[in-house]
Amino acid sequence: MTRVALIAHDEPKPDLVEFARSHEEQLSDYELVATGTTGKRLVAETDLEVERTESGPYGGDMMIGAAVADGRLDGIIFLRDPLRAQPHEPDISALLRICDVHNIPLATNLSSAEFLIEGLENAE
Ligand SMILES: O=C(CO)COP(=O)(O)O
Repeated sequence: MTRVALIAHDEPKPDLVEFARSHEEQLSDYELVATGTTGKRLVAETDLEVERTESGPYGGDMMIGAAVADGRLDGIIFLRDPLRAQPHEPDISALLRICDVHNIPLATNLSSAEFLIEGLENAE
């Protein structure tokens, strides 16, 4: 089963919810995991089933990173806020790095998220 992580910082959270809604049928075929607050919003605002980690600043990014290292994720959509510093920047960098180490597709904006989701569909 394809496993996808969905993460967004506060500012782009509405964009991620909107993205999830517009791809709801495809995403409902996948096992989804999200960081705490992102997952809460997705569960409240879509019909998707989403497993939740801790919130990002409380270790959620590291939990997603551990899943990457364990080979448990096929792709990550992570809408970062490029205009605001985050208190847990080291955790975010670690997540991006571990995706590169394990060659896991990672989309950090909506345009690349569209490519990623299309790629996952074609890979099935
Ligand atoms: O901070 C995050 C990613 O770095 C996201 O965490 P939340 O989904 O808990 O807001």
